[in-house]
Amino acid sequence: MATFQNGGNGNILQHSNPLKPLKPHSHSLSNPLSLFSQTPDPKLTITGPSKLSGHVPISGSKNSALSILAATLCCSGTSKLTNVPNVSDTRIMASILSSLGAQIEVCDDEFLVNTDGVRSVEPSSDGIRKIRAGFFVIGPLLARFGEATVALPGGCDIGARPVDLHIRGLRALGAVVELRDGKVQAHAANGRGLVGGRFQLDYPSVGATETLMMAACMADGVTVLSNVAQEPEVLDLARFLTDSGACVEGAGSNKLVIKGKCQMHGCECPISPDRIEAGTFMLAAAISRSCISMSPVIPCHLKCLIDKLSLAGCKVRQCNHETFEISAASTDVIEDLRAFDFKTGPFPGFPTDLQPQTMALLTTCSGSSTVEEFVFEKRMGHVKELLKLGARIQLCGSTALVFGKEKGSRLRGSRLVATDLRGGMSLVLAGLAAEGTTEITGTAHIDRGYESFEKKLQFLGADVKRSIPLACQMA
Ligand SMILES: CC(=O)N[C@H]1[C@@H](OP(=O)(O)OP(=O)(O)OC[C@H]2O[C@@H](n3ccc(=O)[nH]c3=O)[C@H](O)[C@@H]2O)O[C@H](CO)[C@@H](O)[C@@H]1O
Ligand SMILES: C=C(OP(=O)(O)O)C(=O)O
Repeated sequence: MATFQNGGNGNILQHSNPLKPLKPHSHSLSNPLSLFSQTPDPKLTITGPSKLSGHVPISGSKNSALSILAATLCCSGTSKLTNVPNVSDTRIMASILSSLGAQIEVCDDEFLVNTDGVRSVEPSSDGIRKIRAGFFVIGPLLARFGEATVALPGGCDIGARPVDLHIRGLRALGAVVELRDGKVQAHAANGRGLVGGRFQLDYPSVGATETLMMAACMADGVTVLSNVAQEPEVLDLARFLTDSGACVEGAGSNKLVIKGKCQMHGCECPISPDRIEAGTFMLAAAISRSCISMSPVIPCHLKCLIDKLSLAGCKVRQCNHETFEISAASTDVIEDLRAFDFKTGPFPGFPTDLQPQTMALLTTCSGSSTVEEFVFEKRMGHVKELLKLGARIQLCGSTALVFGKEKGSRLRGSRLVATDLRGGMSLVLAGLAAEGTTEITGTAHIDRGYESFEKKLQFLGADVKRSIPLACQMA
């Protein structure tokens, strides 16, 4: 089946392959209009405590897919991205590219993107205000067309999240950048295009590194970026840019040297597995004291978490090069899981995107722990919800003291509200461990970044249901 989108998304063709078997991680959007329609906020009902077992497939990385979708704006011809996760953020990013004039064909987890028809340099502000990565298009638009006007971005409400490093870096490449009416307006100063330059980031921001990599790929001359982010998603983007004809050296280190090219071409790019989703399922096994396996997982992406889980008493085993088994089942764990301290930091530090889910686990361990959030200053929204389940946490700014469970006690189900993506998922994990029924609203936040998460959990044996509130059904 193939259908053209209308109503502002006329450049997106979506079809699913009827011959492809439906796997939990495959995309089969039966309603193509669902790409951009506003669905009512569903409610999740979890009946716990749950025991999980079986194998879970890990989808492609949301954050890699988002920056690579932005990078297709550098390329002439068609870029073929495979293993793209079917989450609302990737659909919104597709709508942002479409609003610029890109043609996008979606078939299951494959996105064919052709940006030859792009004539606008101002993407739809609606899309940009919904997701953080929408802002990253400013780099490739400036590099390819010499100008761009992009609204200030949305994304999870977990801190101030300025874009000053993106802007200062673009200025170092010869752009004139101003903020007007809530939009960033930029153009190449010399009227011809960006020029290579040197820029040292004050902080290894993932987004600023990615924006500047894309801009530098098409700037005239050599760009040296230092103190850059070393996250796996930066390596994924570098791989895409290199395969599209760019010259990017140093990805994975703290310094990037990029030799600009005037033309880049589309290529085929499989998106790497989502390390945050894999980490979340490891934590789901741990919090439910269960044993599950998962693939594909790239172990060096999750070293910090695997080390901490092993310290707690979980058995983490690599079955083959991409399959992992994690066990916290009572047959494998001699005592109950022990608490541990951790602090978040840029890669290879502990990922901030796993902080809330890890904190949920710690509320069920024996002993107390200190959790320090060093990346985002306001990423503790889940704490007040976890307290409603009976968790014992004391919050002081960005540090949480988590007192594990008291002997014989466990979390108890309650009504909770998710206010951001990973915080929302921490409530789902806590709901798996809690006795009785946990209801979670605000699940649209979770749908931003976890593909078919309740289906995957059901498949592992959890009692998780999604329902649309009656009031929304009647509206
Ligand atoms: C779409 C995407 O890829 N999102 C990820 C990306 O977000 P994002 O790219 O927004 O995160 P950054 O690495 O940029 O932010 C880290 C810190 O730097 C600060 N900062 C950032 C930019 C800037 O111009 N000025 C500034 O001060 C931020 O406020 C924050 O405190 O990396 C984060 C850190 O791993 C992850 O949690 C997000 O999931
Ligand atoms: C913070 C996140 O996403 P974003 O940067 O898109 O808000 C996340 O994925 O946890």
